Amino acid sequence: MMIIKEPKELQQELKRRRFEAAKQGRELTVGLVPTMGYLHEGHASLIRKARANDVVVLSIFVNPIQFGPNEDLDRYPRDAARDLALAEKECVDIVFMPEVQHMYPQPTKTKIQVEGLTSSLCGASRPGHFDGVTTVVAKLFHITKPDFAYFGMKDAQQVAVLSQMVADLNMDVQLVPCPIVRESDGMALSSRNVYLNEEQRSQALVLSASLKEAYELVQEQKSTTAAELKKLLTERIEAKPLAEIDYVEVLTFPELEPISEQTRLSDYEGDIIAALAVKFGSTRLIDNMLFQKKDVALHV
Ligand SMILES: Nc1ncnc2c1ncn2[C@@H]1O[C@H](COP(=O)(O)OP(=O)(O)OP(=O)(O)O)[C@@H](O)[C@H]1O
Ligand SMILES: CC(C)(CO)[C@@H](O)C(=O)[O-]
Ligand code: BAL
Repeated sequence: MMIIKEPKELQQELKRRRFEAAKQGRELTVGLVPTMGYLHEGHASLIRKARANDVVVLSIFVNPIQFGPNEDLDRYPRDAARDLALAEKECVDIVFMPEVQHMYPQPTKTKIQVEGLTSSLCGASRPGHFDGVTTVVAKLFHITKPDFAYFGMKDAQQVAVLSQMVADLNMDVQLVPCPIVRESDGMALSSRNVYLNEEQRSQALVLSASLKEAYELVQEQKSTTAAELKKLLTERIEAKPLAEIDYVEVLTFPELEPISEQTRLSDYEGDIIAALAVKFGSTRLIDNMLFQKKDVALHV
């Protein structure tokens, strides 16, 4: 497994590998898994999907420009040694772990902004966040030129925003959305779970539990409306004294448009997402459930 810090070095290494393959009449496919490190089973699931490619590139970079001034950039969990061990175990070919000065030798004057999709949910609570995400992911795409790039549906809005960017800018990469990996008790894996104390962790289970209940309700009662779903989720979360709701939304996916409160989920022609962001102490967690047409949940 190679470890590379300099963007230029990664570009040259991939060029070299593609050239060697072409000499043998082969075309290399490259799979990219972008992460911020402190790896867990959710990241491992993306890496395993990416193994369908000839070369798996895992990027580990805590991207400063996607954090707001009062967010957790400084205390974001980091453990390079553990990350490298997991990457090795999962047969990653190249780990790209640049320092901030490698990715941003000077403050970037170029930013990519996806309109509309970034104005709700996490985009509303974290102004500028998605500009930071799209800009760094575009840089990673330019450095790596991946055929496929793997993203978790835990960050469903991120998937919607990046898909729009790829389509709008004719980027020659296929995004692969991957299902949410959960603990056995339902909790969505997240690097930030490490911030939670025992009581917060226990109460945070309400996120996945209420989404599961919402899913079951839609299965049982085809007449369930968006408003009823939102009410159920809000009530369950509000019952937890440590929970502070940032948002509880029921929107179309991937357009992220509001649907009328009285719309029955079973009547809507496209996919619908129930998305949550809730703070426990200073830790903000997100989770979601996608309802596909005919009330089939994709990402339980
Ligand atoms: N539980 C999970 N299941 C599937 N994919 C996941 C999961 N958690 C994170 N990912 C995906 O891994 C990629 C890298 O995410 P990131 O490094 O921010 O991890 P994270 O656990 O989401 O961290 P954070 O706690 O900062 O939200 C993203 O595409 C993200 O959606
Ligand atoms: C895609 C990403 C690696 C960009 O920094 C980040 O937003 C994340 O970890 O989801
Ligand atoms: N996975 C999302 C990255 C962030 O919260 O900044």
